[in-house]
Amino acid sequence: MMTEHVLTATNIDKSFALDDSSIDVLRDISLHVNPGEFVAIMGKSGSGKSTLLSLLAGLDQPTTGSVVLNGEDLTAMTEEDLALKRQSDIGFVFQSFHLIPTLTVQENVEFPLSIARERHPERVDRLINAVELGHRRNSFPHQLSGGEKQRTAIARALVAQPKILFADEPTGNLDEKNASQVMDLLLDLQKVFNTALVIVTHDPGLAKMADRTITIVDGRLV
Ligand SMILES: Nc1ncnc2c1ncn2[C@@H]1O[C@H](COP(=O)(O)OP(=O)(O)OP(=O)(O)O)[C@@H](O)[C@H]1O
Repeated sequence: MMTEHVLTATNIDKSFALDDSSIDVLRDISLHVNPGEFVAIMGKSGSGKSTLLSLLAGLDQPTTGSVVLNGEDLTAMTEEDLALKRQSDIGFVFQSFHLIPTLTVQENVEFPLSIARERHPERVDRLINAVELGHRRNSFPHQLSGGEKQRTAIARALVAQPKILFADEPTGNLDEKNASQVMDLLLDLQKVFNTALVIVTHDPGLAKMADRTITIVDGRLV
């Protein structure tokens, strides 16, 4: 039986315009991610990891090439459709958390559902408890530690039950203890929900836990 990939990127190039020249950041990248698979993206600073992750997650568009997620070509979608898709089918966790400061933990977790005009109170509860923030559900982001913020962001990223979760250095702003708690949690939830996980990391220890590691050198896969 042929397995359907959750994500397929084909011949991606990305350049950015700089004044009167342009800079080629990614060249001819093709890759796929299987359902439930954990893929780590590694490479030196400036090699293009974050740029690649943004393209795979539909946060930005490649200059050429295609990104197909759950059978839909993100590069052929309007910005409006893409925005909806990001709320419903794609989870994203950033190094710097990106929580909404005026919303509580619970409201942040509910946010992707509210955009889709859905309510799943039991799922929200289950996720808030899974990230061990039941006692902090009414706190605002500025009242939380870094680890608590990132745990909130993980619950939010999973609340719409996406088939794939992207994380850009999710433990980069955390101390060792919080980093390992956040990673353990992410891996537990990945298994529970059978979510594919694509993580950009500098941490070889974290990459070791991955099913597969992809390395970028100067914008190319090696
Ligand atoms: N919007 C942009 N405009 C111009 N250049 C950009 C833009 N975004 C990224 N770049 C350039 O693309 C290259 C790759 O950046 P990217 O952030 O993807 O690297 P990275 O591998 O994630 O690095 P780090 O590990 O330091 O976060 C860098 O040279 C960066 O300056």
